[in-house]
Amino acid sequence: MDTSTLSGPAPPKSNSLFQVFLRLRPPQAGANPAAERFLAVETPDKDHSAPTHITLNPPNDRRRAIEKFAFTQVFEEDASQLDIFHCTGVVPLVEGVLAPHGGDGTDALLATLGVTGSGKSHTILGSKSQRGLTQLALDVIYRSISQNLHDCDTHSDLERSLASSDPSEAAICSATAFLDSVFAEPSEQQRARAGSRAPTPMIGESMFGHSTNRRLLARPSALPSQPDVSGLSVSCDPAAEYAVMISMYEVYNDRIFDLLTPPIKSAATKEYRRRPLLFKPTEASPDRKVVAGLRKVVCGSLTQALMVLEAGLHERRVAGTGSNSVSSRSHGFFCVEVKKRAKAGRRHHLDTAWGGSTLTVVDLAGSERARDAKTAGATLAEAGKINESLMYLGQCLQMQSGAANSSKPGVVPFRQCKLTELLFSNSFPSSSSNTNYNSSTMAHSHQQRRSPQKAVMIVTADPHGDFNATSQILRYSALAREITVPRIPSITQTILHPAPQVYSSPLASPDADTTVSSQPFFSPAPPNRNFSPSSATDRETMENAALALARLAEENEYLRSALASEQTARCEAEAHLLSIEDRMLDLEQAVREDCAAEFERRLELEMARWRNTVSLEQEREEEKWGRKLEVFAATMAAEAGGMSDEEGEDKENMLVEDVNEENERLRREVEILRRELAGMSPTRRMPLRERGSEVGGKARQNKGGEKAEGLTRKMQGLRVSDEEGGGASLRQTSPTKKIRKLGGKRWDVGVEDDDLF
Ligand SMILES: Nc1ncnc2c1ncn2[C@@H]1O[C@H](COP(=O)(O)OP(=O)(O)OP(=O)(O)O)[C@@H](O)[C@H]1O
Repeated sequence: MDTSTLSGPAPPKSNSLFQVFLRLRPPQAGANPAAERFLAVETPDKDHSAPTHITLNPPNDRRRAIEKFAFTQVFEEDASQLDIFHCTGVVPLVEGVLAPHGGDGTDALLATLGVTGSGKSHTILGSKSQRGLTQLALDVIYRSISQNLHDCDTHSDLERSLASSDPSEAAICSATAFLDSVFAEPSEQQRARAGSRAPTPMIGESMFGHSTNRRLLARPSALPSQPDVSGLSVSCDPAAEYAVMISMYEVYNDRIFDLLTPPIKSAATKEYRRRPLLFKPTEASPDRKVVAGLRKVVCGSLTQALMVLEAGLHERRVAGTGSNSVSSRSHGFFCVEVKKRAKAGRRHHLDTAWGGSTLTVVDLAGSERARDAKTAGATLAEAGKINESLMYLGQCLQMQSGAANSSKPGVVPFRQCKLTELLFSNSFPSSSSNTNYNSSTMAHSHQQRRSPQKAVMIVTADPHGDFNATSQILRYSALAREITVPRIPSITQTILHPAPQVYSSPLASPDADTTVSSQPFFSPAPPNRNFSPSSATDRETMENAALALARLAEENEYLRSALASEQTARCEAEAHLLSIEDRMLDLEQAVREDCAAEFERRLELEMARWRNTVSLEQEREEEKWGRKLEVFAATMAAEAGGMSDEEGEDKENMLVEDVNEENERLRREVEILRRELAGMSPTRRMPLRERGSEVGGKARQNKGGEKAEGLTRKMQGLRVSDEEGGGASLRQTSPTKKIRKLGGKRWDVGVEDDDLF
């Protein structure tokens, strides 16, 4: 770590992944006025330059180290939203996204980090009366591209063309349709209370109306308009046409949830839940991960974009904690995708794909100590997850500032959690398979390397707040740091050199990069002037003892800091365990729900199949008995001899027809069975075949044979006279001697049945 920079302004780090600014918040309303201020801003060397360094003085503990941190710039308590907007370089970020000189532009990331209640959301999202950096950036974007902006209301094909070039499998919709599904018109009363951010939702309350109980948000009639940036715009690409898509999501318990898609009702628990989304490469974006399946809203005006932001913020998880009455419980991501392509007259193809860049605004959840935040249960587990992800973020930031200050390239371990993946995965150059638009050449390259994103991190801190939590955040976010360790004055100095002396040595610290200068912190004890070492040997012994004491003091200091970091790690591990348990419960619940739903579905299917079979079987039986009765009645009638020859012949013909019909019916059944068999999977068909072949012709013949026999028996009372010619024999012989021959007729039921298997 470069401590040499600590005496002067922190130079811009060309190879830093983030520019890091520090903003100090004014004292909270109702805060203890006597609370000690532990953070001091160093006066800059030059008169007109901005402060870049701060010093942390541990309150009430004189043994703890004094730490000095360097940032790109430090903003004191009196800095306004507009000061932050201008000095943190949001305008250059917007300009990079709009790419006024052609090309796709550069992605930008604007994030806030800090202890809970330190002013992150205030800075980035504003308050009821003040706009935050997000609203100001949106204002500048719309003002700058207003002449070339496309809108769904005026360009009916816009949604389709944006969807066709979107690599993230997004559900794209127009702002009008989205806002109509979310907001109701304000009542007179609400109109009177105009001008506020959407009210903070209660936990579990959702703005998205559920199908049965639809509850729309009141459409805010006015939004804050201060600070005013109406005089500000940046240049845009005159050869391009633009479109703006807004999406919002949150990272909660290491999972990504869309804030613009309504939750879905679970079949088993009847609760409304959001489905987590994946951050993954897609077919259209194989070399770059994207959040897949988000809802993206095409906004044609600043007002629409601000309303979508309000709607998404209403869905974000917040809770009241001991540290902040409206504490963000998730990391919120607000993405402004500025799409661009060559103007219609300049395109080779009418339907050229859209390129462009994204401005991502991130409001991170605040780190907190369970003891101070007085959290419990789910909120405590959330805090564990928040702290864990912030710890990983801290590691990445330390690595990036370490790499920026050393010649060796450092590997930033950003794949440890969703948050760091989302923040850092665009920080490195990558080739993109997206179709890219280049207005100067009008060319569309399919393998262009995207330049790394430009990122700004604003760290917020309360100089009167929680010292431990603040120092931890500053330690890993600062661009450079210097530690001054308080030392017990060496006995040698006390004995031999009554005047205090500056002691300087490198500390055997776990952080090997940190050079630590050390100097006496306590006023030295009054020297014992009566003491004088009697000999050179005594003097040497005393010196050795003093050195040993100094070494022990150093060791003690090191052990103390090691113990503190171990304790922090243990707390984090415990919190992690809690959140893992929570996640496992979630998973178990989801698996149970899925199994129950699947079981019910199959049971229903089987029941329906069984009912069909039973009713078919009943019908068949009834029909069979009906026919038997008919045959029996006919035979009886014939035996009684009361029937004339013609009548007998008619009856016979009718019976033959009946039998033919029976045969037809059987044939149809066989056909249905054969089709069912064909629809079965080979594995299910196989056992049937085997069974068929094992039992062999026996079973088949039994079945088919029985049926054929039954039919033959039915026919026994009849004389089918194709060969005999007419009903003469019936007339000549008694009914019992009737010829039982069905020659010429094809009774192929058995054969058809064979085909079953
Ligand atoms: N610079 C500031 N000027 C005026 N008020 C501020 C400032 N910073 C913060 N506040 C106020 O302090 C309160 C807490 O701030 P905020 O909600 O922004 O904290 P946070 O860091 O986002 O907390 P959490 O991480 O818990 O969400 C809010 O009421 C906010 O308006």
